[in-house]
Amino acid sequence: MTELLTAAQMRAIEQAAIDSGDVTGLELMERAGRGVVEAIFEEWPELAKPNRGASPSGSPGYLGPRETRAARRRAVVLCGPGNNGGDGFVVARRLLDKGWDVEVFLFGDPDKLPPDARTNYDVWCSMGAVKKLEVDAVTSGPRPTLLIDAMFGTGLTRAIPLDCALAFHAIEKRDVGDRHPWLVPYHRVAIDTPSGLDTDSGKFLLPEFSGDADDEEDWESYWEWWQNDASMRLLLPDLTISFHRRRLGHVLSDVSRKVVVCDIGLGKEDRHPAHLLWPHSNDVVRLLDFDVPKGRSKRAWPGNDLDKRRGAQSHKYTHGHALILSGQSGKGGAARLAARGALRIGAGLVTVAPTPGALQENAARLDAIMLSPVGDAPTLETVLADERFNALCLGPGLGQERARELVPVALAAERATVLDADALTAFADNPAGLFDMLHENCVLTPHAGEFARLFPDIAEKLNAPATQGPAYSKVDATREAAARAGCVVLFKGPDTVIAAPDGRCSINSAAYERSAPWLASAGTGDVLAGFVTGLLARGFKPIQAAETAAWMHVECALEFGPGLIAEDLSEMLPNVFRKLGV
Ligand SMILES: NC(=O)C1=CN([C@@H]2O[C@H](COP(=O)(O)OP(=O)(O)OC[C@H]3O[C@@H](n4cnc5c(N)ncnc54)[C@H](OP(=O)(O)O)[C@@H]3O)[C@@H](O)[C@H]2O)[C@@H](O)CC1
Ligand SMILES: [K+]
Repeated sequence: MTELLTAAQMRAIEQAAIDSGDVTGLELMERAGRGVVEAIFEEWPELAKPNRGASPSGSPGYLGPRETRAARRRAVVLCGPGNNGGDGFVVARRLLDKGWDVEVFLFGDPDKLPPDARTNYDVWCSMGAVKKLEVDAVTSGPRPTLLIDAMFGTGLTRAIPLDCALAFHAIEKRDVGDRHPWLVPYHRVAIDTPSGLDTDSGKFLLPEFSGDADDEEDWESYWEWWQNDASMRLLLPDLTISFHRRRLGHVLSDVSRKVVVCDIGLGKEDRHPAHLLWPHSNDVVRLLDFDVPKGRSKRAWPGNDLDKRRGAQSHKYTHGHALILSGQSGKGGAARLAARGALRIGAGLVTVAPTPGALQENAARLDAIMLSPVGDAPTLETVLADERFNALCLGPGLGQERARELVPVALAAERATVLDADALTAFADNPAGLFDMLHENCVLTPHAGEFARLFPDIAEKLNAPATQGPAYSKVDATREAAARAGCVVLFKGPDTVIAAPDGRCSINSAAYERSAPWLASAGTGDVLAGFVTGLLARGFKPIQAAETAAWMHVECALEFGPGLIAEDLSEMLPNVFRKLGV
């Protein structure tokens, strides 16, 4: 698992390291600045080459004036009033040492800089100038190769001042001489976090609304201004370089093309009780791989209940039997997608339960998946008397009326149960009624619309414009929803958040190197519900099933690539399993 930190956690870790006497704040700042420069050169190795013409003798004679100008490496560093600005001064110094031309702007009063930032400001002042950050001042000059955003980091508490935001774009428009702008290398780098971003929620902080709160038109024009205009003024970096661990905001948004984390020697084990986890392949392999590593007791291993199933003794019933409730004729595609996902991810048997009238349609489409018609609630009760059905899925293509009839029976049977789509929407009028029936082996898999129907007050808080940090985040929202529902909630999106009622929470981010925008297409959510159900059938705990399924879902999408349709997802599972070596 990869730990994700809030700004407060990061500050606490830093403070603990300083208090222990192992390191000073100034040393951490130096490591941070060095890490930023190293990360830049790793990302763009061509920038690490010496600056041509930087020698005291000037440009080599064989270069004409135009080539000389093109070859020079220039950086503009925008420093803010806190330690993020301090990192900026270190970066400026280190780039100058490497022969770069560096311009430094400061937003704020140097006399109010915190001590470490002030020290680095003073060091820089002995090497170069610091100009006051004003839009007019940053506008003139050649466009730099690097724009460094060292304005605000984890200390941002409110929307950045307009001048700071405008400065980014003023620099972007700087003179590129007689060359086409596209041909002039220009890289935007944010230190720790893009300025303006609340690192706990991944939201950009907005200026306070100063209009009439009761005037809807006033409010909407403010909102529109923000979305269409103000946000465009913020720096959307090519690279964000953070320290020690990723922050929540880095994975709850994808405002930066890439985020890298550099080690500043704060240790590996944080053991902070509120740390959030981001599953990656090692965790998934650990859960899916039934082989117990040497030296570990089989009993203590989380996959223990599963590992025996892989041996020669295993048979289909030891892999569980999933029941996917389906709807009327002509509406069965979603449940079939879920069923195929459940079977491919490893459930031993999968049965689809459509209405009697939809039996023919399903029989014509299904082979390895069995069929058992369920016309009404009593029939479902009879079917569930067979205790081998250990995981249920209700929602995809079920129909809301049928959902209202069958969900209570399914939940009363106390099997591991996934509720998705219609099974969630059916209770939009009475979410509390649904919550009363849910039990701890349930997983709800809403997308944003379904989430808002079940948890309208939570969704309202989440969607409200954020003006102060730390802002209410999707993590907060999912945790609150899980606590209210009393079961695991998997809140879908490119930043899928999964939370359990006890507060455990992870983010499965399909951003950056795991970006799969083609996953946002019809039916992919049904497949995800099937993956969760299949893993529940295999004996995974609800939180593990949800986390693993969400991760595998994105891996399948990446494995296929653009052009993917929902049907393709399950077909990618064998490849993904093979690559994981399970
Ligand atoms: N943690 C670590 O281990 C390490 C951390 N390091 C670095 O330190 C950074 C955190 O530093 P930081 O705490 O000084 O916060 P930072 O973001 O620089 O700004 C705070 C200042 O901004 C001000 N301010 C805030 N919002 C504002 C607004 N809208 N408009 C105007 N002003 C506003 C705020 O003023 P106030 O809110 O008090 O009025 C305060 O003066 C971190 O991101 C990383 O880069 C590294 O050196 C290595 C080790
Ligand atoms: K920054």
